[in-house]
Amino acid sequence: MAEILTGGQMMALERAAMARGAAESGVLMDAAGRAVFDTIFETWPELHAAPQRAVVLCGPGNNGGDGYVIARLLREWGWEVEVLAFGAPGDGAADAARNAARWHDMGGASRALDGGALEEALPGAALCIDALFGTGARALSGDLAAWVDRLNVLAAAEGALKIVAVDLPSGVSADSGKAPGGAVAADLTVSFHRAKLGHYLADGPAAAGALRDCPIGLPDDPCADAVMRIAPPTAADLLKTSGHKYDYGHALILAGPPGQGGAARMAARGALRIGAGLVTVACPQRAVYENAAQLDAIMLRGIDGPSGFEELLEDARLSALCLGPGLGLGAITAQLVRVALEAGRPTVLDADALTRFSREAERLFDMAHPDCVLTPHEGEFARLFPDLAEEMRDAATETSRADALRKAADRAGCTVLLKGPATLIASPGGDCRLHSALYDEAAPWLATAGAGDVLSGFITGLLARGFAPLDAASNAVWLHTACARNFGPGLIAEDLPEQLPAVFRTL
Ligand SMILES: NC(=O)C1=CN([C@@H]2O[C@H](COP(=O)(O)OP(=O)(O)OC[C@H]3O[C@@H](n4cnc5c(N)ncnc54)[C@H](OP(=O)(O)O)[C@@H]3O)[C@@H](O)[C@H]2O)[C@@H](O)CC1
Ligand SMILES: [K+]
Repeated sequence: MAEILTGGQMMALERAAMARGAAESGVLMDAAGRAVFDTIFETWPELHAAPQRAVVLCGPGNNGGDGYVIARLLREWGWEVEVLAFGAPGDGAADAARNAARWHDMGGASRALDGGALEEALPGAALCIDALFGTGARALSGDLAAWVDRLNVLAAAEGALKIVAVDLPSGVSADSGKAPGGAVAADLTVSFHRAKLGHYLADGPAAAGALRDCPIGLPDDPCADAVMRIAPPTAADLLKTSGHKYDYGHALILAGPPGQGGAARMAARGALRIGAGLVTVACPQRAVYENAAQLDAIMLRGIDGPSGFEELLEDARLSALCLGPGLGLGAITAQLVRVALEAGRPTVLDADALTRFSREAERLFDMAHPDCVLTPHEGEFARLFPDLAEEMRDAATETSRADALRKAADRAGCTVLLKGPATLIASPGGDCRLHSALYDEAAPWLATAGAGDVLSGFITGLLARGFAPLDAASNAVWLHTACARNFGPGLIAEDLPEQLPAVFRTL
């Protein structure tokens, strides 16, 4: 699993590597500039063959330093290049100052950035390099915000102009992805060494355009408290090797009243396809006929309310439970959740099982145990953790989705998965993982009714098989997107479990 870093973590890695002589800052800056130069031509080979005109916006820090390197490389490649500088490199940016001096010494054109300079320089340019701010960015304000706004308008009017952001689109926070003062709207962002959280959160993805991560020669030092990007599961992790169904656990999915069983049945189908040995749907007696007409490989039990559920749980082979999809918002849902959590078994709580506790979240957290996984979407998250949702949305705070989720997992005392184009999963104690369905991995057709129910089923199936909560949730979310991408546009939730065999064959 690769790390996704905050600006501070990236800086700490660079400093540590430089301190022990494993990296040298000037060499890193040259490599960063070279990485952007190469990535531009890989992305648009037609620009490689025919040098044109480029405008390079350089800020006062090391991001601006990268900009001066890129300006030099483009000019050496035959491009006509003009630098628009927002201030001169400051005291803490010696390498940037060296590269700025080198640019001036070679006779490179440069003037101060302002609205007029943009109006004059941009029309007819093929490239605009945004090297204003990277990991050291603060929110844009005042004139600068207005100029960036103007840049985006001019670029939209210049159909052929490509904007390339160096490390981050300027204005986007590396840590939270928030851009309360606006941000450069790039076509391509080239980040260095590791992607930053800001590339995946809040305003970051829309501003970044496409994203490429490039090595710049830093050693692969681990970063202990980083958010980890979820890696594809391996066949060894997931594929069955023993021939007995009881070796793969028994998942129990609770269903709600008649007419509302579809969500639970889809979750059950997901649990079965992902490899639980047995799956049972338990529903109120009056919903048995409806469910019986729809289920074959999945077993069915009618239960009489919470006491019937308690009796059913006397079967210790039921190795994971799922409550929420289509369960209903009545008082009985709260009682069923209590019974499930008292049983102490790995349990997924989703949808109605979460919404039911909107006004008494603390009661839910008191009952939850470390083998639970809560799978809220943004609205459900906001109902359970209103203060954290507010903090994470508030553009005036630097609290990121990852920060908020880590706090939520600590508060709930269990794993919490927050769904979205970048799904985050956190467990108590700080472990946090991210799965991106953005950029090249986008699957917008996954935004379809019932997709979340199938995800709950996937997690429950893996919990039933004995995966730890964080791993069950991570593998499930990866497979869920892989299924959606494998199917493509036109996907409906029922299609998701049916894609698993094809996805398993690719592992
Ligand atoms: N370290 C290395 O070896 C390597 C680093 N590399 C590159 O360096 C980048 C990080 O460099 P960095 O730390 O110098 O921060 P950077 O993003 O340039 O910005 C800081 C400057 O901008 C200013 N400023 C910020 N926001 C502002 C605003 N809204 N409005 C006005 N001013 C604002 C800020 O001002 P201040 O906040 O101090 O007042 C300060 O002057 C990184 O993203 C990568 O591209 C690579 O070359 C690889 C090697
Ligand atoms: K930038």
